[in-house]
Amino acid sequence: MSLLTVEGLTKKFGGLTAVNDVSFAVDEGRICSVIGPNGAGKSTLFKLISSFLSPSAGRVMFDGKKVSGLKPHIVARMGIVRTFQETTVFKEMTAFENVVIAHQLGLNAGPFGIFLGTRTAHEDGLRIRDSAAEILDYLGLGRVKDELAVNLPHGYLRALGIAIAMAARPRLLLLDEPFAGMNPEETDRAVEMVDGIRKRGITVLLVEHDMRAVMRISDWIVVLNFGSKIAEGDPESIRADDAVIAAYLGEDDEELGH
Ligand SMILES: Nc1ncnc2c1ncn2[C@@H]1O[C@H](COP(=O)(O)OP(=O)(O)OP(=O)(O)O)[C@@H](O)[C@H]1O
Repeated sequence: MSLLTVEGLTKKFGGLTAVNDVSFAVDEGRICSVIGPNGAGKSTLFKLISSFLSPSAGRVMFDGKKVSGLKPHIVARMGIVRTFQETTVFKEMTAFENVVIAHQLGLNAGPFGIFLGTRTAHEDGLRIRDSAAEILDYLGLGRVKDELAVNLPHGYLRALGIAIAMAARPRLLLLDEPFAGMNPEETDRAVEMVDGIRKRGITVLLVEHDMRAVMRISDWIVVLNFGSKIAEGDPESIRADDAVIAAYLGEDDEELGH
């Protein structure tokens, strides 16, 4: 069954149509990538799905419920979680402390409970520490969990951003260019990490420029150009799609992983 359905989604900024009548669906437990040349509307589509923007027309449905028009924090509680930019990582705290703090979003006892040291807060505290350690482990950050974030190399800092998002218990994780600026070794590790997230039953939607990584990791690819969907399909069919090849003409030959 589709977890996410995008129906006739349109976003206009003044005279410019950034996203134009886009429809697609993402099945539960799959990895779907949105690709397209610069300015194609990928970031705008992401903001519409996470409800940081409201559509001019169309709607986003998540698990059968309408998401468009709801506040972003409500949508996050429903299970659509975006990765946090590196700037929202607390650099002077350890990786572990960062994920523990992120967990407090989902606390039963709430901030006052923690303050008063109630039993629920104590139990939550233990549960959170276990869960934070587990997330760091399966994202390959177990080794560096006690390092200060400020000392982590770029690839690990990115992974920490994903660990922080995982602490919010997403059902759908939105990854904005997870492989950007990574060297091949970091990309390999990140691809494995995203695959590990999917293996835990979490659906992943990502926007990415690194075509080699996209082709390796995606079950399904949606291609945008000038705001419109020009193709969707599995990696093999997208690689061979004439409209997609034409859209990328003039861009770097490497782009489609040929
Ligand atoms: N807040 C805004 N106000 C006006 N125009 C905007 C706004 N946000 C995006 N746009 C325009 O909408 C179009 C789509 O932009 P968007 O950032 O969604 O594309 P993109 O595919 O993510 O691009 P890139 O790959 O370069 O990040 C662009 O022409 C952009 O200039």
